[in-house]
Amino acid sequence: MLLAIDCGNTNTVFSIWDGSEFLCTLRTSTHHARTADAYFTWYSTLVKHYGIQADITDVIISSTVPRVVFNLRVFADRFFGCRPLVVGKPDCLLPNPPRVDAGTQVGPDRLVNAAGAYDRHGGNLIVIDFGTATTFDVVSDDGAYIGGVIAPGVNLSLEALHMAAAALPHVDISHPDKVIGTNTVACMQSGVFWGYVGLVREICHRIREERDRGMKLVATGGLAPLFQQSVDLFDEMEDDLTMHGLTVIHRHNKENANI
Ligand SMILES: Nc1ncnc2c1ncn2[C@@H]1O[C@H](COP(=O)(O)OP(=O)(O)O)[C@@H](O)[C@H]1O
Ligand SMILES: CC(C)(COP(=O)(O)O)[C@@H](O)C(=O)NCCC(=O)O
Ligand SMILES: [K+]
Repeated sequence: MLLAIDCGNTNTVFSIWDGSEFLCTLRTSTHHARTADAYFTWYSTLVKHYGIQADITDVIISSTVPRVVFNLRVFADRFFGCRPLVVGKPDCLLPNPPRVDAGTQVGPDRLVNAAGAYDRHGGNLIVIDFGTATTFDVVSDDGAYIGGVIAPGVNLSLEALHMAAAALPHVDISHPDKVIGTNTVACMQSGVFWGYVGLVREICHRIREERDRGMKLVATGGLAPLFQQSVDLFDEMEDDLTMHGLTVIHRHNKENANI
């Protein structure tokens, strides 16, 4: 069985893949100082709680936080006796290598999203991931990541207002019914929510114009459901897209590399 690990800047997600379905998905905060033993204590407690017979033979990791990879490597080695595949490292093959400026270190999560989305939908896609940052990944006809857009994340934008302005409170994002807020919290939620709707529409419009073609829009990430519930923005929304991409890349390496 495969243990797929996706470390974002906010959350770290573990999913167990038995070859045909995900048996469980476990989430913790991303913390670079968490040790291999601490990962295992957390992991084994939850796996037992859910009554899952997990026989892990392989581990694949995507991490936007380079510092957490060391302890995850130790975790894979110590508890499953395996050397993990780490997306972005030279020995991890990609089904379609990215076409970007020389020397660019594309976020591994974006490469994984591109691989997962291409496997499910074919080429010509825009993938939006509403994580700590909001990323737009452009996937070409042949499935390669060919660039995109990085915008401040939804929660990051709200947090920035709170941090920079003495009179603005900490606010959670929600879908405001109206644009005109009649109190401070409603004004902030409106600015970020409707500002984001505009940001998504404008950026996708410009990407399609620049590529001179129609493109399917696939959304994922912690905050995608907030938008999907209330506005017609995406063609598809898939909360397991990054995990699916990890299984695709793992399978590709099994078939094409010596692992
Ligand atoms: N169900 C949810 N409701 C509200 N906020 C959420 C939810 N899930 C995730 N978030 C928030 O969305 C942001 C992005 O989360 P996530 O997609 O896990 O980010 P990353 O992949 O960058 O770690 C974070 O600020 C997180 O706290
Ligand atoms: C843009 C990101 C910070 C998004 O990370 P996330 O929101 O998933 O934590 C990450 O993909 C990253 O660090 N990228 C490196 C630069 C690039 O992709 O071009
Ligand atoms: K992400």
